Amino acid sequence: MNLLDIRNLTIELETPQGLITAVERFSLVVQDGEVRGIVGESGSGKSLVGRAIMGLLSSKWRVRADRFFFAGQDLQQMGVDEHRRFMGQEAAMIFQQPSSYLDPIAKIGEQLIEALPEQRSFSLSFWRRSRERVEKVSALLHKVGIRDHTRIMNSYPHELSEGLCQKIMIAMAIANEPRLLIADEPTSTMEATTKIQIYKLMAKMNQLRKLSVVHISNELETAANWTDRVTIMYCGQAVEAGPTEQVVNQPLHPYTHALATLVKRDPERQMLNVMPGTMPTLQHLPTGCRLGPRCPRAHKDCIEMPRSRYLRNRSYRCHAPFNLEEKHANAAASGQTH
Ligand SMILES: Nc1ncnc2c1ncn2[C@@H]1O[C@H](COP(=O)(O)OP(=O)(O)OP(=O)(O)O)[C@@H](O)[C@H]1O
Repeated sequence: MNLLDIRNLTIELETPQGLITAVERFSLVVQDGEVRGIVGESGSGKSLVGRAIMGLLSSKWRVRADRFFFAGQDLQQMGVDEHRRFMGQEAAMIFQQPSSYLDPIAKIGEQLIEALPEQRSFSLSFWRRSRERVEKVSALLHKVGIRDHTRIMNSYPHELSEGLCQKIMIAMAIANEPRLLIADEPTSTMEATTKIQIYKLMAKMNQLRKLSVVHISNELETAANWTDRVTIMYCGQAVEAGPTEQVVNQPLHPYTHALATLVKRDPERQMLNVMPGTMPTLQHLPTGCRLGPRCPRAHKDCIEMPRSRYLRNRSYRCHAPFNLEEKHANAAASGQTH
């Protein structure tokens, strides 16, 4: 079943100079129980997509789509508050620098109790309800691999490492038993071993609880290890999507190809210098393909914006893809969304 079904999502920002399109005709389908990656360099629009799904964008943003469904519900038919409330029950989002999302002057235990769903057992005494809540919080901490419950519950966020704070954010996120977790670069400030712990934890949640996960990352390496399918974003557009293993090993789009080459050459390296040049700003987009000025395969056709093309279980947006025989390139046609 399609848990998330987004077709041609466009996100625009109102500015004194007019509307700026930050995300353009972005499509994404996430199946129930799937782990999906969205990978792209800083500023490519990944977080905007995550926030638009959750209904967290402020009124200066305009969001429209041909289809914007979650669990069969049309998010575009909901008002802003309803969208936010609905997604708050069905999904959760975690961010980088978790400590900045925790209240610095409240103990972790209090914050976790706050995150528990509304208690309805009013027949129980106050003390019994309190005890039950502490037990639920202990169980949540246990689920995210934290054993020293009493110490952690009595700590303030600044007394804990970023890795522990992120585990606590995940505990808060799953308190409501969401169907989807959007993890927006959840480990970008962490050291390698902590990163692996957090990704293993999300993988466990996916396997044990069928929690669907959207991993937002600027490293293809992360997606390669932890996702089933991946969408690559460049400058507000999805440029390639498909099963992660195929995208990493047989990239079609030149941008993905550069990312994949970098990962194979030096897995530890970030994607800052993935190819010569920089991503254009939204105010100064090139004519035609947005990668054009940086692309080693650019040719005369690229002054026209390539449309999304679909081939079996993959999609790409390029006039000169890698790893594709001419007959397949000609056969690629529109009609599906990945
Ligand atoms: N509040 C804002 N006001 C103006 N422009 C914004 C705002 N938030 C995002 N943008 C612009 O929208 C584009 C996409 O931003 P977004 O944060 O989604 O990128 P990202 O891929 O998530 O980057 P990062 O990995 O750095 O978080 C960028 O060009 C960014 O400058």
